[in-house]
Amino acid sequence: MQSIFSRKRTSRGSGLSQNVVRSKARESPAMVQLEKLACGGVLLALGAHFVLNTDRFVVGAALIAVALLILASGSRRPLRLPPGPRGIPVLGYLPFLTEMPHKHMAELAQKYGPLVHFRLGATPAIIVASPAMMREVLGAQDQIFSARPPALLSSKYFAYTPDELGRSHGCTAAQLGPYFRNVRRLYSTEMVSPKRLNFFKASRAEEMQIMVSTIWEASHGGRQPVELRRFAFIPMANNITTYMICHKRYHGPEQVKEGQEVQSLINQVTRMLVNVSLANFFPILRPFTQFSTEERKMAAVGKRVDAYLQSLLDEGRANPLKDESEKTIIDVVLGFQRDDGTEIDDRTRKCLVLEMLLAGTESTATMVEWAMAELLRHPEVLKKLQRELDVVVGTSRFVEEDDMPNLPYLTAIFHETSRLHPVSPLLFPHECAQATQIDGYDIPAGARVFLNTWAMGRDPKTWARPEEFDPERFTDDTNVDHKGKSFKILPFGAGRRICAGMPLGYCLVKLALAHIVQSFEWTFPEGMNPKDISIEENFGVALTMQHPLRSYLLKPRLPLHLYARN
Ligand code: HEM
Repeated sequence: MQSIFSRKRTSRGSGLSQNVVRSKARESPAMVQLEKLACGGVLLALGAHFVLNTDRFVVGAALIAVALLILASGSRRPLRLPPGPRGIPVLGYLPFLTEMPHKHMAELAQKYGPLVHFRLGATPAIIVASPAMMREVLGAQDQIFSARPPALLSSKYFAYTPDELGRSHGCTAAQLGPYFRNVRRLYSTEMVSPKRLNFFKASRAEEMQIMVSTIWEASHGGRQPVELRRFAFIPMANNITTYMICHKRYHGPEQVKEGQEVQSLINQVTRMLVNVSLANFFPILRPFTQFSTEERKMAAVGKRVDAYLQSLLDEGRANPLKDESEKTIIDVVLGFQRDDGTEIDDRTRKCLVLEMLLAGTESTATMVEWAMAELLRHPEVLKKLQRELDVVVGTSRFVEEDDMPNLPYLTAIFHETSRLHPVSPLLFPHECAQATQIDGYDIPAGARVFLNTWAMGRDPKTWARPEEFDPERFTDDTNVDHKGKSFKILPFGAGRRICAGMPLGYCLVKLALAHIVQSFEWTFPEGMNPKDISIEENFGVALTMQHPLRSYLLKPRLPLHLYARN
């Protein structure tokens, strides 16, 4: 995945000339106006001189005509940009962005309003931070704001950035256009279609049961704390994803060695993807960074990732699966054709698989961890969910996917977790593809767009007691859903760029949460206050918990045979 801090343009698919985007982005209205006046004035004087004082009448007339044209265009009204901080010359506001940019940008929105303008180096940037503005940007003007900004330095190695012809690979970095439509169709009709998800339903149920057994075993019968994300949530999400991709489960007794290697690669890529390098803002530095240790490391990891992904494609080619219900994502990408009947290339296939691997694991595990942390901090909410599960499912079997429509309180908890702890607080980076207006303000072409869902979720103008975790606020509000139609919460974004894996992510988070809440009584050692659980954040590829959540004391709630590994 891309970080919010990215620089190099990834595709030419937006339909706008890059030069146009660039030059407009650098426009400083006052300077441009002055330059035009000066230039027009000089040409006019020169033209008048030729007409009045020489016999070169035609040259003079031509100069006067050009001067008038320049002056006419110079009389365009100056841009009316949204309010915002000024920053410093050259760097703009770049030096002031903290390690927690979502929080800092939320403060800017509190100060300047829900639409803020600032500069990142030479690039104009805007923050969007209210449901009304989000509706405008991701709803009414979605086509304009669905461009992706130039890719991050590290994506050269991990996201298979555009080739010499400017063709994109994968989904995240692609610009709108026929290629993007094809890839999104691949996702919706094949990779995470209802039919495909149905084929893998049994494997999801199995992994959920393994997750419960793992927690039970690792906690030595509920007596010892277990780091939940590392030992339970990541393995669950990762196994489900890799089983879909290639029928392999890397966590567990089967592919131990290969599993460790793959997990270590994923961890390294995830770490490197957030790398914020100056060269991402100032391309002029790029040739010098190519030889930096950091970039050499990325190149080495990128090579290993590529070799691993290529081996999956080669294995898939050697063992083609005929039965539709047995098909893996590797089979799907190997068989995929564009609308015009042409095949995609291996570079694209590898990028699509890598994106699914990264997105499927990290976001899902992170959201389950946040939800569980809030439930432990709010025992009354946890109890209420257990009561709902007991009534709907009972205590003799595990909760199943078919139970989900009957668990409205679980859905309310999903929404409330998305409001307070969005996994991608600024969504992924968007860019404004052409100059436009929002709420009477001019938004320049090429502006970097920060969609601050974190700020929106904590805005006292929208929410009563915004800092409080209270799922009740969603129990009666049937207008809000995870698909972002109301623009009040946007766990997966909205519009053309909405998360391509949403059906899978949504299903996994709710299923995992329901399993662990149903399976255990979660209690604390003497003297520990539930609110001692820290909800400090760590900003990275996903907004994770700074202090990993651990279980404390567990008691089984279901028949003991359900906790045994099969
Ligand atoms: C709970 C889990 C998940 C959450 C919270 C989540 C959230 C998001 C968000 C916020 C975006 C950015 C939308 C934007 O740019 O405006 C996104 C994009 C994306 N997600 Fe997810 N995601 C999850 C799971 C998944 C899974 C399981 C997959 C793959 C199967 C996936 C694949 C993608 C892809 C490919 C994109 C880029 C879409 C595009 O650029 O058109 N995500 N996701």
